[in-house]
Amino acid sequence: MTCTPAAAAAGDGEASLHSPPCSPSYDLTGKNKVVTVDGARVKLQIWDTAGQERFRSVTHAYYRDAQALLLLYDITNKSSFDNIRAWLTEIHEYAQRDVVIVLLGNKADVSSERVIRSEDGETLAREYGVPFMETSAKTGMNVELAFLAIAKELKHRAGRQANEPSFQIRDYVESQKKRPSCCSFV
Ligand SMILES: Nc1nc2c(ncn2[C@@H]2O[C@H](COP(=O)(O)OP(=O)(O)OP(=O)(O)O)[C@@H](O)[C@H]2O)c(=O)[nH]1
Repeated sequence: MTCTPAAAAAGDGEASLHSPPCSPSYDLTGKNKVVTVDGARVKLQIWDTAGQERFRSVTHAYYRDAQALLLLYDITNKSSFDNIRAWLTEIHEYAQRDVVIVLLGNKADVSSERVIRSEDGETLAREYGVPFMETSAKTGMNVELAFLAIAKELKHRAGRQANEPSFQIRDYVESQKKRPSCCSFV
């Protein structure tokens, strides 16, 4: 579950996306997932790169047609965070111009091993203009939100009228996301 680009492709008018989140308790990969957005059902088709990213063997074709990409790093693993810039550069070059990108700092539940501060994730996300949240595949923190935010963005794009204001995914995520508690004293 490290720095994983997840891809997406559209099909039959349904929003679909590939994603990485995979987890001990909230394993969402390789499955279809239906999210209800404003009463409408949005079907997300999810793919995981399944570790290929570690060998830099994720081909461009994998995410070239994606509608959304979830980029994960592990907050306990600095190299996974450092790899994100390279992925963002690559995505910028090879993915769809309007691909929805969400940055996730996973394993937020293991604060004792944290090496990447939340602020570092926030700063990187701001630099690239993408929404950011920390997640835990173990506790489920913000996992549903990541999918819901993407589903909302894709649905708004699909059904948007000319004068309608666009959905602001970053504002939405900022208003909804849970933050890990900063300190735990035993
Ligand atoms: N505590 C904690 N452990 C996690 C979390 N997410 C994944 N893990 C653990 O981290 C290890 C690696 O998780 P995987 O989901 O296999 O990681 P991965 O990098 O996606 O592995 P590949 O599918 O091979 O790419 C496993 O032992 C998981 O149980 C999390 O949010 N919190």
